[in-house]
Amino acid sequence: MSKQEVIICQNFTAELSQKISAHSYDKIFILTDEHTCRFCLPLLQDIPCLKEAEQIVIGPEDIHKNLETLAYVWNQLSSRGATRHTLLINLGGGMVTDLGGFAAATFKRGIACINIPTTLLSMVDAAVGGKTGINFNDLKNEIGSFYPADQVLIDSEFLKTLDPQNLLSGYGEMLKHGLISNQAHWSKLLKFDLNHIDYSQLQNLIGESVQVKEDIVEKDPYEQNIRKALNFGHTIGHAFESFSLKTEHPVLHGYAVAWGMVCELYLSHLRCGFPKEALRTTIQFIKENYGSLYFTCDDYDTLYDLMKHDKKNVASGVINFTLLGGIGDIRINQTASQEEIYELLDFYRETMG
Ligand SMILES: O=C(O)C(=O)C[C@@H](O)[C@H](O)[C@H](O)COP(=O)(O)O
Repeated sequence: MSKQEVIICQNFTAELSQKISAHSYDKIFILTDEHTCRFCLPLLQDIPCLKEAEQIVIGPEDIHKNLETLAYVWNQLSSRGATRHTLLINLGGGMVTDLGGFAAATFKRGIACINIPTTLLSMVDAAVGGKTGINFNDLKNEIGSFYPADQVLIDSEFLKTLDPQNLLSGYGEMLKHGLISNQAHWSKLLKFDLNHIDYSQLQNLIGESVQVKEDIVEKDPYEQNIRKALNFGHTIGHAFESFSLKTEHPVLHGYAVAWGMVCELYLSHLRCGFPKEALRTTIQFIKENYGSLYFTCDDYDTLYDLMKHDKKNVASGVINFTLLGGIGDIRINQTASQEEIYELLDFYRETMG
């Protein structure tokens, strides 16, 4: 997989213009959702090479990250004259960069693409590292490919219009990067004031967070090995997220990951000696900032069935986890029995409820 260029922008307009002109393309399409079309696209209006760009607008949020929306994007590209030399710019959150990235990966077997993430989640995670895809049969990212965008341009200016819930959702993935990296970065994340955002401090933290991800992806782009560290919190987190998508209260991805990390850190404590004090501090931080997901023991079987679809699993029915022996001490390919997993869910309800 070719290395992806990630740019933490100082002068967004100039840097984007320069990156676009380095491509040779016949046409440019900009993919947005209804929100980013309204709030973010205007920030690209003065860029001369985008004056003639075609626009494709899709429905917002994870509920639209499906085959129907993907087919709509393919149709738009096809009927409006996109070729193999067309450049697709994905302007949006993780849903747009995941789905748009997969459209770019598959249209005429692959076209050039630039990601401009507009949410914290997509800046530190979804838009970086080349995982693209859609949800299918109520399962998260069930269909997809590894297809890195040629460039990812990150500008925290976009975050100024982001609602607090989406900001916290992205921060969930930053917490994950803190836990899998080192104590110094982790401590900074715990100290950052989420109620009074200092955007230049946040931009620095974003830069560090992206670097954690890039270093891991560079070592193992296709998730054969250490990249599974980036999936910490997701075995149970994705099950929580998919479970909530079927209720009247779907939760944002980063919230589900934060709650998944509570369970997986407890398993880390039991299995790998993750320190009790760090477990306590993390759970307290997550409980205070993210609240909790409500479920009962009648939901355990559903949650367990969802975990069986996790992409890290190698044998059917055996659930694979990434655990931690301490902050930055990554242990991949750990498994747990159904009984142990139910105990984690008991722990979650007792501690977070
Ligand atoms: O980039 C990765 O690798 C990750 O696992 C990052 C995750 O935070 C991200 O949510 C990813 O989309 C989940 O991937 P999946 O393979 O479990 O669907």
